[in-house]
Amino acid sequence: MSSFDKHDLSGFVGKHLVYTYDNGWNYEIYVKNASTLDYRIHSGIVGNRWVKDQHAYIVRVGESIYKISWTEPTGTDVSLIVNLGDRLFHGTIFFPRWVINNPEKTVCFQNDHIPLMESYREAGPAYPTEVIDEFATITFVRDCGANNDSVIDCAASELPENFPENLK
Ligand SMILES: C=Cc1ccc(O)cc1
Repeated sequence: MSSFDKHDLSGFVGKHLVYTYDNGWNYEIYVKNASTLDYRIHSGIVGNRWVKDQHAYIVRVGESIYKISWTEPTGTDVSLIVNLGDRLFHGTIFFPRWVINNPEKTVCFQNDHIPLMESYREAGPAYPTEVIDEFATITFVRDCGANNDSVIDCAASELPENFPENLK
């Protein structure tokens, strides 16, 4: 029996995190509610892509350790471990082959292009999947409350140069 309530996501919902993967890719997520996240990609092969209201499976697996998993309209699957206590993060991204071949096709505000992303997913090729399995360092954390649409509301390229210091 665990010493924490695995159904209690109150220590995670509302968290806004910026983190850098060990491969240099800089990402940002906002845990909007118990089953939804927004994210923005700052750098990496799909830098400048951003997404709101992605449905996700969010679970608590430790005192301050959470796991978020989802599948995207592009066919990309993602699973993240967020260890808030140790500021440690691990992400596994399963990219379909077509994203690796043409990452620029996914660089957009996805919400405006869902049927297009689904058509790319159907056209493929899906395989071989490219697995990115990386630790990341959390560089910024704050609480923004649940369902706050102002946290992620533009592309990374539109942010002030001193982001995220401008939020402190
Ligand atoms: C493909 C999306 C995605 C979003 C956040 C993250 O850390 C990894 C992948």
